[in-house]
Amino acid sequence: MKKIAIITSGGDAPGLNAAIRAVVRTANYYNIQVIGFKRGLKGLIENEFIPLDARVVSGFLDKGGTFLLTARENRFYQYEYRKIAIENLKKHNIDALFVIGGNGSFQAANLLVKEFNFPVIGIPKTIDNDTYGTDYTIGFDTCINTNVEAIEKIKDTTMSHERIFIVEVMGRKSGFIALETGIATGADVILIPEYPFPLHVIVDTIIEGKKRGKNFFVIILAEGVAKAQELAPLVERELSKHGNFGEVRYSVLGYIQRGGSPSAYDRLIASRFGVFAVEHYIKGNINFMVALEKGEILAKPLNVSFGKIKKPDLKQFEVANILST
Ligand SMILES: Nc1ncnc2c1ncn2[C@@H]1O[C@H](COP(=O)(O)OP(=O)(O)OP(=O)(O)O)[C@@H](O)[C@H]1O
Ligand SMILES: O=P(O)(O)OC[C@H]1O[C@](O)(CO)[C@@H](O)[C@@H]1O
Ligand SMILES: [Mg+2]
Repeated sequence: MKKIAIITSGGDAPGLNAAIRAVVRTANYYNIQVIGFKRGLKGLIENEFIPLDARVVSGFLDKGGTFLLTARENRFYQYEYRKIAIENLKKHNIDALFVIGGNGSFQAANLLVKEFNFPVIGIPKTIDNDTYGTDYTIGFDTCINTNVEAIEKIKDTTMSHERIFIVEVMGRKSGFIALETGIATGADVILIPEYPFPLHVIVDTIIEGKKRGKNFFVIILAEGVAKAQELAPLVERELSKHGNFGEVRYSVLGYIQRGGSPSAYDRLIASRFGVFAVEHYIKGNINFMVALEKGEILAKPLNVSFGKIKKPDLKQFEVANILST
């Protein structure tokens, strides 16, 4: 009987439980044993695990977070700790490790293959949607829906008071969240780390917009560009040189973006990714990542994600610009 291990690693994302459930139930269906290591890579180093079967994962499909827990683990940057992780996997007679992770976790997964030739399967998740090699990562859709709901409320008050409002969303290194949230809420300005632009462009956009009859503005700011708390007074000061634009207010959406029950789309993708991952493994494949490409679920060599960064398509900016006129 084959035996696999599963972890969730990096920031949590809605749909992780649905993905674990799908892997565990598919494995059980094909008579494969599963154990889950707790707190991602940390659990691999510390040998903290729980046996998993179809019943243990019951009732999790709609739950946010990850019942296996997750963590960021600095020790994994060191070879000696990666070796300990592999020794623990071998102690349990694990045939393959399933990593449900983002771009960072995939770097770690790649190292386990490169350095120890240990079989690894990657299932992409992260609200950032920045994992290279796949169009989509589990959790992104729920995050965008959460943001849209919050920003619609912010827009009501912004419009009523004819204000300028900055909304800071997540994305320390990545702008997918800001870009798609911005398009979906009709933002006037979208600021992302991959394509930053200077303060005067924000100010000019507002001045020009006002001339065209706009009386309120929403700016979506990815956290990786600047802190809303610091940007708001800067924009306010610059605008005050051009007339009476009033105060610039801000909100930081923060961790609500990572929590909550997964959307129907995230439940579906997590379920399909999980089933696909196990079935593809059973066919004799290892060291692959599951990917969504042009609407199709497929497998790619895990190393396509090694050292690569996925960037948003600049055309999305054009869409945002055209529609915010
Ligand atoms: N280059 C690397 N070498 C070894 N381990 C790494 C590397 N990059 C990341 N890791 C490991 O993977 C963990 C998770 O990475 P990271 O914090 O970037 O999250 P992620 O998987 O990208 O998910 P998310 O972006 O959703 O938070 C890190 O804490 C570290 O243990
Ligand atoms: O504060 P934490 O938990 O380290 O997470 C923050 C990071 O996680 C992410 O939300 C992705 O999970 C990034 O956008 C952000 O940079
Ligand atoms: Mg990441």
